[in-house]
Amino acid sequence: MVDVTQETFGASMTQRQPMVWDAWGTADAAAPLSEQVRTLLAQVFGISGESALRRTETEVALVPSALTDLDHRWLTEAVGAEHVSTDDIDRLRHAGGKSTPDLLRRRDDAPQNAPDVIIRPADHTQVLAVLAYASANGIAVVPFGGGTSVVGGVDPVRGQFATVLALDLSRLTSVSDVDPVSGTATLGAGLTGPQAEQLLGEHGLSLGHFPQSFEFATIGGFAATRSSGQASAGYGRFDDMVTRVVVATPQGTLDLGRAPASAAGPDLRELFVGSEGALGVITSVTVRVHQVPETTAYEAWSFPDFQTGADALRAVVQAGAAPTVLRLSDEAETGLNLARSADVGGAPVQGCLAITTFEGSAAHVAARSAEAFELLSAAGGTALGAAPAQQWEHGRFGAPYLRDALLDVGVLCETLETATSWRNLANLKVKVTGALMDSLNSQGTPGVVMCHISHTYPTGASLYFTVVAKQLADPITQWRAAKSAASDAIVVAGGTITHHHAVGADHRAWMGAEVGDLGLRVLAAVKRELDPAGILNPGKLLP
Ligand SMILES: Cc1cc2nc3c(=O)[nH]c(=O)nc-3n(C[C@H](O)[C@H](O)[C@H](O)COP(=O)(O)OP(=O)(O)OC[C@H]3O[C@@H](n4cnc5c(N)ncnc54)[C@H](O)[C@@H]3O)c2cc1C
Repeated sequence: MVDVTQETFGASMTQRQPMVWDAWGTADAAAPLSEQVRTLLAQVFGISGESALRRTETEVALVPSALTDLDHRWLTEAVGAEHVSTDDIDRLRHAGGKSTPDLLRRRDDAPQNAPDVIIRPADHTQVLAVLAYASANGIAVVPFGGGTSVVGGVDPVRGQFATVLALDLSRLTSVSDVDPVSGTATLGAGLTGPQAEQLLGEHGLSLGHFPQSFEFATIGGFAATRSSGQASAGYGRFDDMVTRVVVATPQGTLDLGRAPASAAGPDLRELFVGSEGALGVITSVTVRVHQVPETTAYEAWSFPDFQTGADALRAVVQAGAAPTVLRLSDEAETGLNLARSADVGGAPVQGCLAITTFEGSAAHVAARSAEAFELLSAAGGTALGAAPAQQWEHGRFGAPYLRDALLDVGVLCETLETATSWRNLANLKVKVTGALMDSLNSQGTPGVVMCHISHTYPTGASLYFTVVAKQLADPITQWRAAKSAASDAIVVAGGTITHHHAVGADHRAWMGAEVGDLGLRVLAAVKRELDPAGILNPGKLLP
């Protein structure tokens, strides 16, 4: 077993890049729209195609910090003056997540809501101390990982409290107990996806968790939201990878998960996977890791229609042919080349595009890809070769930049997701698409609704929708109406209110439909026990 501490890696670890305050990612990676796409958008949505001017960080007014001198002094002593910040730019960068309403809200002229102070604790002990102080002194605490939430999970909601602090976990970057024999490693909650892969890579290991937000989201955030990455068909969701969590709460520490499996009652570890900062702060996560794959095989497929493609994916998953990536775009998404963001607006593509990749040893990859090839061919697929799948992989982190460019020219663009059984998949897709279309039509802004199967299981799959329409003068209200209609439709059609984006503030109203009144009361009772003052992430997860 190799035990590696944070200090060992301090110098070599990839530095975390702060994201632009009002958009996705970093400014140098922004992707303005081509002339061709602008023209297309102007034709379809009747917009001018001109980009709106955006404000710089220093031009934005913030609601003043409500932090008292007394609290400031205590926090400074607890974590060190350089790790307590009331700087306006820092506050602005912690003012919310990265959903489309978040980004639109930042364009508002009114003073922006922001946390009163940012605290960057060094370790679990400091997190515990801050939580105990906040609980005793009535300060709301918003655990902040990468800030990539798309459900309002890091909104600086103060609830009944005068002060709200953002607990930025970016200094929790330790790696320890790297154990290639058991295939596990313990990762600090603040490590981003690339940092974790880099540090594990130094041991020839990989986590294999690649959500689209991979570059900026963190290990703690993945666990707290039950994240699901693009290679989930091969490596599972993040919750499948968690073997142990260490959690700080206002009432003390929980260290959960001591064996690969256990019959010692209900699995309390599961309480914190998906707890969204409302029950405690995850300070480290022990995860299942695997050897860096020896080889990757790629194959893209075309299916005549979505149902044929969905049936084909189901055949592959249920046979256990185990691709690493397995996804299927519907006709609308395929037609717009959305699966390959670099080609958006290019020549339309017919049918439904599916992507498969296979990672592992050469022999294992060969066996699984051959089996999947037979199954997908037999189910009506036409093999397109490796290139489209490699292009998808190459551009897979690019789509969020496209959203920013669309918002700039007055086009609303947002996504939502759900999951259901294979039997109910087509019904759910029709109902959600219909609800979105009806809402946008009734607002006078007919939209384009695209969908793909993003994650597959033997018993069902997730559906990921992308919606594009002309923005109204109040695009947040416009989107909230469409999203609300879609959420109602999801519940009625038997889907889950969220497959991997989590509940946050945005899905709270549908949690009762998801777990029932008794389920809500059980969660509230657990929260009361761990967080009696109710300081942890008010207004999130629980109604
Ligand atoms: C462009 C884009 C693409 C995305 N793609 C995907 C995707 O492919 N798959 C997917 O699953 N999600 C995706 N997301 C959603 C988001 O990235 C995930 O929910 C991610 O897991 C959040 O991680 P984070 O570190 O950014 O957490 P944050 O956004 O900082 O926090 C999310 C929630 O977790 C809580 N939290 C954070 N850290 C901790 C901690 N250590 N302890 C306790 N609570 C904590 C916060 O309080 C908040 O409630 C995407 C988001 C965007 C903007």
